[in-house]
Amino acid sequence: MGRIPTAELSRYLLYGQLSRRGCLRGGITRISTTSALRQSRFFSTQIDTPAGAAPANVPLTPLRKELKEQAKALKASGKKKKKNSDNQTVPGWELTVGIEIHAQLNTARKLFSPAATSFNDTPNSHVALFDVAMPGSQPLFQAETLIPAVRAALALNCTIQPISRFDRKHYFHWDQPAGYQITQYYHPFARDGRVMLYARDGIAAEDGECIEIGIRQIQMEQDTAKTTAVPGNVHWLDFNRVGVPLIEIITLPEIHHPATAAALVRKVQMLLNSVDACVSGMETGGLRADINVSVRRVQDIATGKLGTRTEIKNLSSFKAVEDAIIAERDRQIAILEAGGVVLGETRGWSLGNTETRRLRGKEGEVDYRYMPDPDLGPVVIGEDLVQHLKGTLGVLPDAEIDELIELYGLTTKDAMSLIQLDNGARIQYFYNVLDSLEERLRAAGSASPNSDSPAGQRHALLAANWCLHELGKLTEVSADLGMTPDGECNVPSVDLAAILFHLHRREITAKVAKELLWAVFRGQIPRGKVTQAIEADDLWFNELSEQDYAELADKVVEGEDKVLAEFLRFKQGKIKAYPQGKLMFLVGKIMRAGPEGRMDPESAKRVLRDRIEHVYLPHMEGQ
Ligand SMILES: Nc1ncnc2c1ncn2[C@@H]1O[C@H](COP(=O)(O)OP(=O)(O)OP(=O)(O)O)[C@@H](O)[C@H]1O
Ligand SMILES: [Mg+2]
Ligand SMILES: [Mg+2]
Repeated sequence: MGRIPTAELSRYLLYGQLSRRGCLRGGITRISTTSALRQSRFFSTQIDTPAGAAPANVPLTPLRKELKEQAKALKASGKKKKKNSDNQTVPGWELTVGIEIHAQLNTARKLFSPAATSFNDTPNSHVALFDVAMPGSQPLFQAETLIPAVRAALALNCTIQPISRFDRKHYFHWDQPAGYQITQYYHPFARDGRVMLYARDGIAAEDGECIEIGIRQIQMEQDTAKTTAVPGNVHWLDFNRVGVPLIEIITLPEIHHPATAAALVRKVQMLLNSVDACVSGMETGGLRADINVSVRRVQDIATGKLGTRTEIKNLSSFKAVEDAIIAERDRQIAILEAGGVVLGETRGWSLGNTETRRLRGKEGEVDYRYMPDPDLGPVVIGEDLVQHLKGTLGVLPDAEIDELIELYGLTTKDAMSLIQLDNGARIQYFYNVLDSLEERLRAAGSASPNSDSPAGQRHALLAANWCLHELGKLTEVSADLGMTPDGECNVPSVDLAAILFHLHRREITAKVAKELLWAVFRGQIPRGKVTQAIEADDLWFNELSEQDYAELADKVVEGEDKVLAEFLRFKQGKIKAYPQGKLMFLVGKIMRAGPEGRMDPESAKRVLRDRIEHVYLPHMEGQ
């Protein structure tokens, strides 16, 4: 069961053509490491910060060290850090949060220029004249950007607006050459959506099993240039990012607990990934959240009036969302309890902090001097396009998680991990492995290779466990599996399927299967040659016969009368629970007594149970 390939969509464009397959940019975006060569390509700007002050974004102390030092200081002060899960409410107060999520769309080109959207290339190498606001240059709306945008909006249950319009929102910053951002605040392309959050998504216990959060609107807009601060009060600018299409997703102020806010951002990321609307998540800077926080006294809830909000911009991790909300809530409550007033402000937060800090007064709509962009006509989205995109949306994560749990027998935790890992590519990898494994099982005439039937669950569960846990062990030594959005990695799916095929049919042991996985990962076994490698090194499982297992079992139970007596007590109903621990103790003894590489603990257990029931216990009872 694969997803509907986004490539399908390239055939359905209003104008223009996609330069790459589907609306997918190949590969997952990785943050570039700055080489000397790359550095020379940056635009650089001298920033007026006080002498000796560290530039804003440069962590001079490594984060881990900073956190360690903070923990030490906290310990020395005798205060214990509150666990977030204990910190969801403050008696007498209600917290309200609304979130704005900015997500980079998965397109090959920018919003208003045909320049490529590539982030790991040489800085300032994908910049059209319009992107840097050269006089005389004009915006050229790239219709292809609508495809991931509309898919995202549909995944968030929004109503697509047939006509939307672009406005100019003015503010000055070095990362925005035109002095304004083109955005859709007043006439967005999508409105009135909602996201369902369940307990398994990590919402606060206070929100119960399930909560629905409304999405007010989604608008398309331009990203800004990327700023990298370096020592010496210098900031480098990379205009590759300027003009990259973003969607801004604005929720209603309906969130009342910090953990639920983090869960909302995580869920939105998962939904956007699942429809390929975005390929890079928070970890890689493709998704950023601004949180709006206010508090009011419980007795004021009836008035229907919310407290004054402050906004914390640019949070780039789920933990930061939760921590910053807690810190800001507590700051506002302290001000109000002391008789003060909360000022509408834009505030900042850095990882590892315990307090938000003021950046500036909150700009209002008047400050932005919104005006229609005279160079851009309205965007018209036809109902036929919406219907086509709806029909090709594929399975959404909640349905997919339910299916993984019900059909394949995964635990909720494993199903969620499989869906979320590698920005959604790990689950695609699992499907590729499963398809290939089922093809092999069918060709070999194995019974019930169809994972839709309950009997087929065993091989699907095996594949899922390996895609998650055994592959996970590889990443403990190598940070990168090289996973691509279409679900391929350094361990080709066909090769993992070949290993699992032999393991499932008990033709190799789990130990050999693990060794083979490592050999494929290290490139020691060429692609498609797993079976040959087993043959060449004679790694086939030459299992002991039933008779051999029985003889070994007879040998190890000698002198274990006390252990056997437990099984008798169970049989006679003197104890309730089957003595599983004792059974495994004896299995361990059998495994140690027999020849290495020729035994399977499952077979040993089966034969031993059988002997206990039919030979040893009747013998003891007869004595
Ligand atoms: N009193 C409040 N408490 C908490 N959240 C609020 C409150 N009032 C509004 N919000 C939330 O603040 C957000 C406002 O976002 P919106 O993009 O409309 O305006 P903005 O923050 O002024 O604009 P921008 O930051 O894009 O310049 C929404 O998510 C909304 O739900
Ligand atoms: Mg906004
Ligand atoms: Mg805002």
